[in-house]
Amino acid sequence: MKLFSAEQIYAADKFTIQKQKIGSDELMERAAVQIFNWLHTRMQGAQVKIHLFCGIGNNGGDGIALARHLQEHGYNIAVYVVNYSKTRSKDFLINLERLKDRKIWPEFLDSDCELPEIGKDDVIVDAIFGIGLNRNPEKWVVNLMKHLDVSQAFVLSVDIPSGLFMNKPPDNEDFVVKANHTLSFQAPKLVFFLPQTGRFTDTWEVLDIGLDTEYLATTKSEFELIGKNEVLPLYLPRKKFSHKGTYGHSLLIGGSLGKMGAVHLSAKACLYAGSGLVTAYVPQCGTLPLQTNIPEVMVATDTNETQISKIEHHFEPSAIGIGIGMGTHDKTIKAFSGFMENNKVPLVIDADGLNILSQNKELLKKLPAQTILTPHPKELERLIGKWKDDFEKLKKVKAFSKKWDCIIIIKGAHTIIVHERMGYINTTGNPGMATAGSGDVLTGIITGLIAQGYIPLHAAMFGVYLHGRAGDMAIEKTGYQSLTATRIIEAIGKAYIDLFAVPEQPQVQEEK
Ligand SMILES: NC(=O)C1=CN([C@@H]2O[C@H](COP(=O)(O)OP(=O)(O)OC[C@H]3O[C@@H](n4cnc5c(N)ncnc54)[C@H](OP(=O)(O)O)[C@@H]3O)[C@@H](O)[C@H]2O)[C@@H](O)CC1
Ligand SMILES: Nc1ncnc2c1ncn2[C@@H]1O[C@H](COP(=O)(O)OP(=O)(O)O)[C@@H](O)[C@H]1O
Ligand SMILES: [K+]
Repeated sequence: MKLFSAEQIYAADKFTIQKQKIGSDELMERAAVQIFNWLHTRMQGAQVKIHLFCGIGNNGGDGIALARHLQEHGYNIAVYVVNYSKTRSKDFLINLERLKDRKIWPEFLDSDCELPEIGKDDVIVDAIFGIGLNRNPEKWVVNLMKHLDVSQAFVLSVDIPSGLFMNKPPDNEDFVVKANHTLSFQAPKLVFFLPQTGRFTDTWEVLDIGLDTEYLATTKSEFELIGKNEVLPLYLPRKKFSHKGTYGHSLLIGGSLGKMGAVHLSAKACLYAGSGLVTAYVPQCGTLPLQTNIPEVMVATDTNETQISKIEHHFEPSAIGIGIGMGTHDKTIKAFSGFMENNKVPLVIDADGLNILSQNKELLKKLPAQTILTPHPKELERLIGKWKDDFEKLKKVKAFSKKWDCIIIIKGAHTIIVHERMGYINTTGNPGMATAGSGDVLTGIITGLIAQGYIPLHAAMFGVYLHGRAGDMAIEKTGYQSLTATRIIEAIGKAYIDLFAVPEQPQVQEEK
């Protein structure tokens, strides 16, 4: 699913209005009816007080139109116009007239008004600002936002929590309404997925307001969401007359005394993701535990007892994952540099591999084309330097990806896979995965996918989705707190099966 910029959404509006030969107020009406249906399905006429706070632009117009539908269905409403400007949008005014025709007179709020009383069991509809916000809200509007927050009432935001810009973080978190839920038109907004801005709405949903499908399909966006629909076409099926050689030989290089578990987890995840053969290359102290714990994995050893000191392998791997638990000992840095000089095999670099790369930037020139880097935020900072905010971070990562012809997986609550000008945002995973070793599992999965023949970008997208989905399936048994990296690995199989699960159909009662 594509994520559009504000400009693209305005253009889609314009295009739709022309093509469908409708007025812009018709689009606003569709938006309002959709929100009304959403609320009506849940509230079923309940006489809970609904406070609608409406700005004077089109977001406010949506709120005013919604108020009319709620009133027509007998809901208990109070309508306020947040009068932050004298320039009101045309469709706001049309809907204000329609409301007045029904004898509903909103209360106008401005800088010296008294703020309305709101009960904690009431509902707030936040239609103050939409995607047209272009400067910080004034102080009295910020006070109103605070007032909404302290009321503890349920806040439903229209399109986007008011006060959120589409392309930068707010200057102050008080400048944004804190939404419990957001109903966003046609497509989710990028800001829902970034750490700095995503926390302003607990949950979100998209409402289809019938913008032109051709326009949406042909317009290129810079970000896309990755869900089941996006990864299913990437899936490579297992063939009947195949053998383990068909599915590649993965090599995982890493480990050091005290951090052998990382390789263990990666190698196991790599097998569970479907790699035909897996070899782990570790210092000598890793041999016994690895051989004992995962008999399916072959082990090749360094000459050094506790650290990797020279990387040598005597077979042609299909894919290599390097860096997990490897440490940054001088000998290891030397071994890593030597390896990078000669390696041509598709590569996934994680953890200490990234740290060494950050300290030895000349090695970036040696990256095989389309190498996958999997940094968590700290590792990313070491690699690309500090950033001012999440938006600048994305810009810098895109430039880095283009410059070094690599794919960067920015790990987090919504992991983002960056490939040149595109960012693919993952929708699976949960906070239970903030646990030791879960990144090592991801490295193993992606290496195993490349070994099986997935091109690196597809391996990154499919792997990140599968990893998160496995985490989601595992917590059904473990809960968030008890989820461990091992349990994520054990759920990889279920996550594969789930790709093909048919959604449950609602039961229809047959007539007798
Ligand atoms: N296809 C869709 O998705 C559809 C979307 N629709 C809805 O339209 C919404 C976008 O509406 P919008 O363009 O009128 O902008 P909105 O956010 O209401 O702001 C209003 C105006 O306020 C101003 N302003 C800005 N910042 C300010 C500030 N800090 N303090 C004071 N004033 C400030 C600024 O005007 P300015 O003063 O700069 O001239 C701005 O234009 C969208 O979110 C959705 O709800 C549907 O109706 C139909 C289909
Ligand atoms: N709150 C969260 N929601 C979803 N996924 C998360 C969350 N926190 C962490 N993860 C995922 O868990 C993994 C953690 O990786 P990393 O920090 O490298 O762990 P480690 O170094 O212990 O292996 C990443 O894939 C990340 O996307
Ligand atoms: K809003």
